[in-house]
Amino acid sequence: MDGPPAVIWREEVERLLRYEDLVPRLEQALGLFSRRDAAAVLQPVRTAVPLSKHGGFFLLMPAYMEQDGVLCTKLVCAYKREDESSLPATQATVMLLDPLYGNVKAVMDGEVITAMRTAAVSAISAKAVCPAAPDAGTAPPQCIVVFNLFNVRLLLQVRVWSHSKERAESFVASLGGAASACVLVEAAVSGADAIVTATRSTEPLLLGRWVKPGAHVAAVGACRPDWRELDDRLMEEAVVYADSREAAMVESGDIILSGAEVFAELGEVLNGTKPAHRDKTTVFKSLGLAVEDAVSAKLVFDQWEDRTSSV
Ligand SMILES: NC(=O)C1=CN([C@@H]2O[C@H](COP(=O)(O)OP(=O)(O)OC[C@H]3O[C@@H](n4cnc5c(N)ncnc54)[C@H](O)[C@@H]3O)[C@@H](O)[C@H]2O)C=CC1
Ligand SMILES: O=C(O)C1=NCCCC1
Repeated sequence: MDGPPAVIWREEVERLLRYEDLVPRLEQALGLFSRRDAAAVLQPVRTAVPLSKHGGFFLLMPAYMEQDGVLCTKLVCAYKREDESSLPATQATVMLLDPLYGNVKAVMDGEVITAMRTAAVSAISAKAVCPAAPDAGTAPPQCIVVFNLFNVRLLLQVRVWSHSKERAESFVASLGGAASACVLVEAAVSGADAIVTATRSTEPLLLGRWVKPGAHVAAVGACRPDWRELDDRLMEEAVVYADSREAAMVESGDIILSGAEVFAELGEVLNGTKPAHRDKTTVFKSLGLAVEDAVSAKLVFDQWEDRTSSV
């Protein structure tokens, strides 16, 4: 219990966190969360503190998994960043605590954890409700981890759009020709079986008339009640899933402003208590859950302990 917390930073988190460990743990955690069993997962809707002067917001994301002995919180600062500054738009730090004594066991980089668990949950949503191995269009170049995950597991063809043409082209170049850059969103998504939006857009940029009937959309951005990525037509025509109903009704502009109903949580589909409408157009509204960070941080810490103790 005594002694300072371990500090596990970016490079080490990247080395220790693996998708083959992460994906099954996230599927299990999402299912436990949707059971609303307090002994399994306690996760209030996160607290958001506006940083109005800086065009951002501060998120406090606690989660407690009593049965697994995991107590975790993530601190996030996310910014609109109208300029294309070099500063990341999302800065996150994860703290893992010992629930018995309350001491901090580890402080770790949250950016890698956030990027990997967000992409993994998007891929889990596609696996859960997509009709088949999709031929997808990925929106902006911030989907590096999404590309790696989808491309390895699901996708045969990837198209990328960004509102910065240069960023789209540099991202595609970094993938060694395994994707193509599109100048227009419509070209990137036309005919796609799976689409990921992960932008800082605050207005709809994916229109329902462009989306092939039966496609799956994993909407990662627009996590504020007045931000949008998807238009009303898409929200009306799709079966809408979310990671958390409560969070969606507080944070998702796409759901709140369109009046769309959340048909089910992804965890309910994984539990088998709600159907996957694979034959219909589906939207998975991803907001990001603290329990996703908790299981990610536990995986990192356990790997770190194993390696440290064996030295
Ligand atoms: N659902 C979840 O679990 C998570 C969601 N997010 C959200 O996902 C979004 C992307 O996050 P990051 O990749 O960290 O941000 P980022 O800033 O690294 O990338 C966002 C992309 O959006 C583009 N962009 C900026 N303004 C735009 C506009 N008006 N229209 C279209 N594209 C625009 C930027 O050029 C950039 O390519 C943010 O809205 C963030 O809040 C971030 C982390 C987790
Ligand atoms: O889950 C997260 O982490 C985030 N969700 C949306 C805003 C940025 C961080």
